[in-house]
Amino acid sequence: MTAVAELMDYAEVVERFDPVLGLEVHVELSTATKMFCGCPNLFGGEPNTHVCPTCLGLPGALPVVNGSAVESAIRIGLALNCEIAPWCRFARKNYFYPDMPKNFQTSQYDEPIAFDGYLDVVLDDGEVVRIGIERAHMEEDTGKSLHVGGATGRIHGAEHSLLDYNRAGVPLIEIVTKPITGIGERAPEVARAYVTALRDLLRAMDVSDVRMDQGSLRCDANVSLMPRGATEFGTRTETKNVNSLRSVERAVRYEMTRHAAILADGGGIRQETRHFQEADGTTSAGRTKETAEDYRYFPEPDLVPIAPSPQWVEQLRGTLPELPWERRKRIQQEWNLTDEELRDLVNTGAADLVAATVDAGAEPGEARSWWVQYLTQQANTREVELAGLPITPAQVATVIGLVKQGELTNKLAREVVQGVLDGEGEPGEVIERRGLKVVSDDSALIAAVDEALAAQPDVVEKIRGGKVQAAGAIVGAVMKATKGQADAKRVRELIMERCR
Ligand SMILES: Nc1ncnc2c1ncn2[C@@H]1O[C@H](COP(=O)(O)OP(=O)(O)OP(=O)(O)O)[C@@H](O)[C@H]1O
Ligand SMILES: [Mg+2]
Ligand SMILES: [Mg+2]
Repeated sequence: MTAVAELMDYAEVVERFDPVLGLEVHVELSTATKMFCGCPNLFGGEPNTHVCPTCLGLPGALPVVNGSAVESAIRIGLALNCEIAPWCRFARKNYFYPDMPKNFQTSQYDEPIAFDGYLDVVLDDGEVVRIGIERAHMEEDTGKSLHVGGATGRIHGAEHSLLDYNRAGVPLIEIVTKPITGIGERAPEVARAYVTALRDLLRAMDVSDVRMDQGSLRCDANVSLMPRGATEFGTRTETKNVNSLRSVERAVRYEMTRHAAILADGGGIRQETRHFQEADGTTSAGRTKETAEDYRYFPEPDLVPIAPSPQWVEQLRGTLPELPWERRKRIQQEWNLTDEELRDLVNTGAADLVAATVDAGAEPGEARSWWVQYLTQQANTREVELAGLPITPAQVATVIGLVKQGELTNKLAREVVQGVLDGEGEPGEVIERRGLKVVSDDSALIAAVDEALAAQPDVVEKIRGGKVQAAGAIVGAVMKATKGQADAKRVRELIMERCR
């Protein structure tokens, strides 16, 4: 037997096969307390300090549903255009793993709280793809295992494992798409665009921190291929916990090329979970995937069913904020943007940030140029997404306001922003610490102006002779001497006064 080529060239993959995608996104809700007990829902903390008999699964402890998590679930369902179940239950998903002390996860199975919706996703070139949502259901997070010691520090080489149950019982919503078909070669891009759109939606709703790097938003990507023209889906693999938007795109693409090589060689795909390796963009086999029967799902006997009244659902619909696509439509009109300008703003992730900056009081043109130019450059050098920069729209609006009031020059403003990005605190603190106030106090400026005039007598002659524009050289010298902190307008006035 000849060796199987590991991957197929992408162009050939999409010529011979049609991909089918299924995306499962887990979102940790930012409620005050956990899903079924009163423990605080906080990221981090000393291990095993946010725990109680209920989330540790001790015998006799009973769960109580967190009402605010149910509200978030319904609101998310509504934002995703789902039906809200008039009646639903929790179910036990039984499996053993040390990070889950109850030996089952309290989840929902055939009776999810929200089902049958959609999310419209805009691709880079402006094309809109409607992604069907199969269901959004409530469940609880597991604890965290840390495998330590041994040669590799990985699970098989580790000497022992540590368990932290602080995360056990944190409210999760799992949002599952219907099989996504008919997207051909754009499958990897569609996957990234969907997770991006979902993240932006959840962020606008303020129900989760949606930090992929901290695991508050996690994506499992299911991929299968079928030969062009076939009607029956192929066997899927499920790449787990892909933790950045770029990784979602890479993982889908990699799985497509891997499946294609196996299928083209007459082989079969094993239904299994896989793990994505950030370093080389490949996936490796995890466990053979349980079918639903293996989990022996059954209705949770310790929790009452949930039956949201239509009135309550409508009341919750009324609490939905302006959603990203509504906001986009509005800013396009208000700022008078062409489709292309809007798309550029959306593609860089800037649209929502600009809008939030405007909401915080900044002028739209200023807000746009800060995010699209300087901050985009900063994001590129720091290799993070724009939204991942450690600066908030409110802070950007503050800096813009200070420039407008003449307290900062544009150059100083950039330095303040730099300080905020470097973790030096609020704009005011950076100004204080770095001494960045604009100098408009005459006594401080006059000395610098006189010195510059004395150094360039030829320029002084020109100004006196009526060549007013020559003053630029003196302004430049004063700015240099004051490290950019002089109020340029006042400097110019002083120069004119002294050259009269
Ligand atoms: N053949 C297929 N190829 C690609 N995606 C598929 C295929 N069949 C189903 N899917 C999608 O895969 C996802 C399966 O997620 P679902 O939560 O329903 O099941 P699961 O992965 O078996 O369960 P678990 O929540 O335990 O991981 C869905 O988005 C579904 O649309
Ligand atoms: Mg699932
Ligand atoms: Mg799954």
